[in-house]
Amino acid sequence: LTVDMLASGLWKDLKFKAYNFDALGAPPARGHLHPLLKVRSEFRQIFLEMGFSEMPTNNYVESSFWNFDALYQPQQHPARDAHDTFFINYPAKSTKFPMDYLEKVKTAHSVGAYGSKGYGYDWKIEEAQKNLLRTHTTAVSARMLYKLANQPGGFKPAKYFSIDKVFRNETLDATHLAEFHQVEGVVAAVGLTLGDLIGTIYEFFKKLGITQLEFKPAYNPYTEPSMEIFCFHPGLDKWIEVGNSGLFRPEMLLPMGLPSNVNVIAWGLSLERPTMIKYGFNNIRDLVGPKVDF
Ligand SMILES: COC[C@@H]1[C@H](c2ccc(C#Cc3ccccc3)cc2)[C@@H]2CN(C(=O)Nc3ccc(OC4CC4)cc3)C[C@@H](O)[C@@H](O)CN12
Repeated sequence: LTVDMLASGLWKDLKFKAYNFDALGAPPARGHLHPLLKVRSEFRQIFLEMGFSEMPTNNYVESSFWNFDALYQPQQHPARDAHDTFFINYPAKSTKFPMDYLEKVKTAHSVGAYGSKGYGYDWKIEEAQKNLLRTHTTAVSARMLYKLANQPGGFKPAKYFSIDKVFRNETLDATHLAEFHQVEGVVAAVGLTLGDLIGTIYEFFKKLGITQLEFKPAYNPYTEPSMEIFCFHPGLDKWIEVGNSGLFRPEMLLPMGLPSNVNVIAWGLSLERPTMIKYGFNNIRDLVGPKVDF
């Protein structure tokens, strides 16, 4: 039945089938939750079940001090140059830091402290003041650990997590963009060991249905020992890298004022990789960004 048939009166000579009042209407178009946000909720639920508290990550702009220096990452480290990091022009620098803590960080990096000989370079505050887009949420972990060490009543054990955007000035490809979401877990307590780190990672991935894990020695400037985490992914029927982990170094923890018998274990992964696998995306652009065909 068309407008022309109605207007011309043609409809009078046509036979129509009986109207089916029980026919289901076409499903109306509706909104959808974004796959990344669905996986973020799953990870958040897992951390909450494990007794972790979410860190405040609502600051994409960070100082080099908290993003690198507080993590004992030396000022000449390649990750700190503009090829890997997005530095901010305005406001170009941060100037407000806990000065007694800053002095301890300077000493740890330059002449060394707490039994470590340091890196032996001339640490410059101007380098630490440079603002950037955070390259990892470990910068937030550093802020939280400093607060934990200096809170009224002193240190108490804690379990923190973060799931938020980080930015790296990297070559883009089908699985890497200049920004991605980092997932990070941190546990601070007296006498934690590498076994506690491995056990916690097993618990975390078990809740994702992953039980076959392998750990490979690795290097991070801020953790010692460090381990890359691999899992046998039943869906992909192969071993894949699922993250990185380690115990934060004393050269990072002691300048904060944490008691020397406190250890901090931590691990990290991304949100995009598990989401791409779960929903079968091969190109990360199908997951984020405008739907355009280049
Ligand atoms: C520049 O890229 C870094 C990112 C991202 C990453 C790597 C390390 C950390 C970290 C850390 C850390 C270490 C010590 C202390 C604190 C934090 C965080 C994110 C993923 C980490 N990766 C990653 O997420 N892989 C991954 C994770 C989960 C998954 O599926 C779930 C099991 C069901 C499948 C894959 C490994 C690779 O994708 C890697 O190529 C890319 N990595």
